Amino acid sequence: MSHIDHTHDREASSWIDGADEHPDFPVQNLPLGIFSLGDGQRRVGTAIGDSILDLSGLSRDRLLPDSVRPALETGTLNALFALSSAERQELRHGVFASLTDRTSRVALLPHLYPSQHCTMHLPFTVGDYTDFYVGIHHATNIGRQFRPDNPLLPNYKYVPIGYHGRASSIRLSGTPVIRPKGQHKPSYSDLPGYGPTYRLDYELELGVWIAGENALGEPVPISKAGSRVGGLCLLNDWSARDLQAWEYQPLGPFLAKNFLTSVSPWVVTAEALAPFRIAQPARPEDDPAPLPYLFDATDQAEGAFALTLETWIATRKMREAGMPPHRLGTGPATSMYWTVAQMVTHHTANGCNLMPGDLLGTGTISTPDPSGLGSLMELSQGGKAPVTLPDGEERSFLEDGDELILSARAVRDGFRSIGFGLCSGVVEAART
Ligand SMILES: O=C(O)/C=C/C(=O)CC(=O)CC(=O)O
Ligand SMILES: [Ca+2]
Ligand SMILES: [Mg+2]
Repeated sequence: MSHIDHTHDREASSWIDGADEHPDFPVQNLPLGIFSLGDGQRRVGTAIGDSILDLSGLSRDRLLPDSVRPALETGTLNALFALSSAERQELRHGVFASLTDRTSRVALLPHLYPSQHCTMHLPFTVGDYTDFYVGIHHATNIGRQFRPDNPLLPNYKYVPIGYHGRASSIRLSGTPVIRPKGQHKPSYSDLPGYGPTYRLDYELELGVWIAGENALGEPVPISKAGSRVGGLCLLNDWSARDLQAWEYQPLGPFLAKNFLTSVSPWVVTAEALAPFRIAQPARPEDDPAPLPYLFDATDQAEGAFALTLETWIATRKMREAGMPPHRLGTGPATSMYWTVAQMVTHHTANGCNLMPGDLLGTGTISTPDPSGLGSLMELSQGGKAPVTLPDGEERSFLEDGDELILSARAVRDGFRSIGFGLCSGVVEAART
């Protein structure tokens, strides 16, 4: 499944100033995204250091493989991720060659733009979005708050639990988070009311961008599911906990979560992540083995990712006082009870067709201890233990003016680490 090649060589060096030292975007990464300049025309780009290389423009100049040219002309990544992984690998190799070979410099310079002059856009036209629940510590922590006697339901260790989310409200990092209104029923009241949520929360998740297509009626076997993972991003599944607690039974999340889902702009490709595949942590001895359709030895051997995730907050007061964001948590992404391949296979097990540019959320990823909890509801224990910030403010849930930032890095001995960029949003007051 994963192919490590010369594009992952940690000594590889780009002629772009500062790229070799860049924390997120050295030449070993080459994430894909959609950007525009003053003319508004959407182009496929890759981040390299503090610059963006216009792959659509390079392709028009016949400087990239012919096989990807039509896909680079469409203004989204859907067509590129409808191609095979081998074709995207060919594109990666072409871009890597140009950025490491100084003799390409003159030909490339007209297609290179400072990132701060570019506007990023949603990378795909997202047809469908599904949110899973594979972070087992989050599922246990939050389940305990919603169902004290029954935190982890008996299906959890057999079924990668998920629900269909909403594609129309997926937005790029930086989109303001308008405090949603809805129905909530406080514990002191017998009747629900309608108004702005008073328990606005974030959820730290990885987004999985789907590549390729399976025909309706044709499940994706677990041995082939890895090839349907085009790349990863950061995903914040903003959640209104009071709305959620009132509405979620019996059909699961609805308006508590579909008012906005934020994603980071860059798709860190499956090809770039190849060196960072690690074994899926072994299940505790008493847990059931996955049913055979969800089990594949290769997937178990390399189905997890060596990623470090971080969550940061900057309140309006902190920003006004010139204070840097405060880190709420950090931890590895290894608390996922199911692999992304198992998520894909389960999603298609009934013949459901996944399409290029469909988005899967992993579910909130929390560490077993308090160092890397993926939501404020866990950090503040549902409001019982507010978090104290460096300027003395306290938070049980998000307040208007709060900025919440997610970040991720892939780190492994012997390899150049690569980053995901950021996924952020500032909370705005509810609309009157
Ligand atoms: O009812 C519950 O146990 C909780 C469900 C969720 O919060 C759904 C969700 O978004 C799952 C996740 O992000 O892990
Ligand atoms: Ca979620
Ligand atoms: Mg959402």
